[in-house]
Amino acid sequence: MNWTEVVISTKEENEAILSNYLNSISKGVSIEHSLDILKQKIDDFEEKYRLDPKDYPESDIAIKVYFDETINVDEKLELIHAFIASNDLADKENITINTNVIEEQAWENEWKKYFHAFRVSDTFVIVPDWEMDQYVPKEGDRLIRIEPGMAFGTGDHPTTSMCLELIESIVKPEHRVIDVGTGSGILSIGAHLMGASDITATDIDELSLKVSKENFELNNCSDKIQVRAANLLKDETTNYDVIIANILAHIVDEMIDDAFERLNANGHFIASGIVLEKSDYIQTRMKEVGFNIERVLEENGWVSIYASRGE
Ligand SMILES: C[S@@+](CC[C@H](N)C(=O)[O-])C[C@H]1O[C@@H](n2cnc3c(N)ncnc32)[C@H](O)[C@@H]1O
Repeated sequence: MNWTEVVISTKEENEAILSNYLNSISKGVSIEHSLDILKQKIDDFEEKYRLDPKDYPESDIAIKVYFDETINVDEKLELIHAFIASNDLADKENITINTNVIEEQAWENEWKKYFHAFRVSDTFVIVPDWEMDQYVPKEGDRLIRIEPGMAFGTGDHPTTSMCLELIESIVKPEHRVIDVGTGSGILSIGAHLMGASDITATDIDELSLKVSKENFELNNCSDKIQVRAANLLKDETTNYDVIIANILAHIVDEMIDDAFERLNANGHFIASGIVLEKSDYIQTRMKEVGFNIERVLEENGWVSIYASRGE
């Protein structure tokens, strides 16, 4: 099957608002960063990779959204143009939109060009499986091996990296953890590397369940992580010390009451995938059900909230 790739090139400041919208009208969005931005993110970038600048966006970011042959792409393009016209975006006049047709097989290898080992927090480093041999860890590094396929969760999205930063400071070996909307399984692997041995990873998407299981194998933690299909926390009957959910704000909103109910005393709730505009609303909802807001992280218009349950 062929896919149409729509590429929107723009400033990094527009990432959250545009990718949030594009997610709502498609099945998948990926974000590629310019070489300048990648250089800030990747340790010893120049020495490690001989990269071809032609492979990278000249603008800050290129947001790519994919439509299969059953979709009327012209209609989608009209929607995208209308959304851009009616929203307050940075450097709007220089936003460009291009389309390419991509064969499915070529696509699977194409995106690997853009995905390299990179540090997301003091100790977590994401290493794509095909670069494992080349990567030389620093003392104390916790390596997450990942082969995300088409599931969300390479770690380079701010909503994922902020969760990993919070996991690094919160999760302890004695914690019972649930990762709601596991995608590639990346956050569960982070919890495992912090020593947690009782972890549940759930998703409503079959592909994510399959990909996450493969990544748990790669990271030798399949025996520590139970994987199952579930819709948020709706059918949970047991309690956890840490609940992690990197989903969109309106979906996080749906699970706030259940999260409070399903946490042990002094439990921790990490909620991410929240656009800046919805952050105050979500924090208010959390406080209403009894949570204390401990930390709020923000990057490129995305917010992650760490709330605790108290006694
Ligand atoms: C933004 S991705 C996060 C993936 C990964 N946890 C990360 O942080 O990179 C959100 C995931 O939540 C899943 N999801 C969406 N709605 C859900 C629901 N109601 N219950 C469980 N999972 C859901 C999606 O299938 C997707 O894999």
